[in-house]
Amino acid sequence: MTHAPLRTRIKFCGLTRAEDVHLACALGVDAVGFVFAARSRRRLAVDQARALRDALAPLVDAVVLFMDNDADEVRDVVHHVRPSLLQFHGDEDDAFCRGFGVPYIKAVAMGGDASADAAALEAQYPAATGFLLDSHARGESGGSGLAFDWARIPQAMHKPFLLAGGLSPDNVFDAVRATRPWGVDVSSGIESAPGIKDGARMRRFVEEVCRADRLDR
Ligand SMILES: O=C(O)c1ccccc1N[C@@H]1O[C@H](COP(=O)(O)O)[C@@H](O)[C@H]1O
Repeated sequence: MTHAPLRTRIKFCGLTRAEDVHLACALGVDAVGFVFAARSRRRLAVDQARALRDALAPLVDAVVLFMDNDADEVRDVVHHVRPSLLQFHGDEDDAFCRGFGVPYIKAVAMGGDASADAAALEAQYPAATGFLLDSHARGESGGSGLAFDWARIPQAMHKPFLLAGGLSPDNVFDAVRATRPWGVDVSSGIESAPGIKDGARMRRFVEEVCRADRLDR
């Protein structure tokens, strides 16, 4: 991107409880994520996700996360949960990702021996509104709480990117200062157990992102 944003967007992912959704909104996060990846310990049923989506405050986005789910399931989730953004973590191609009438971001595997090239990514996913750089290796699930080497972030990304993978209240200040992402996405680092968010960690995460952003004002 030409200009670094003045404010780093925050997405909390893998929420499973209404009280965590309420606190996320009160803390001012921009988006919350609901997981439909098959093997995830944070996976929701459609009606659970719909109830959590209905608990959102205005102007907070609902993002739903998939990993090689079939098209019928994605359609069903989109119809019932009405997300504002889709997040794909698997081998889905651009035609699949854009086929549901909802904007999408594509997760990019930055772990293992994966390497990412900005121009190639943007050519492969022309309809993506942005990319989410995550620490898992290709074909593996995310949400592991592990970070990747931020020096491997491709230079000259034109589309916004979200930094993910192993972020926590302890490292997100450094992550934002080092990488200047459009947004940050966190799951494990604000949890006490998979899908169970910890209020104090949620709050401290937001405070640390704001502290990093304030240095630019
Ligand atoms: O959360 C999951 O279980 C999950 C499953 C499959 C793909 C991605 C998943 N989570 C996403 O991974 C990143 C990083 O998570 P973490 O902060 O390292 O735990 C984030 O986008 C999660 O939503």
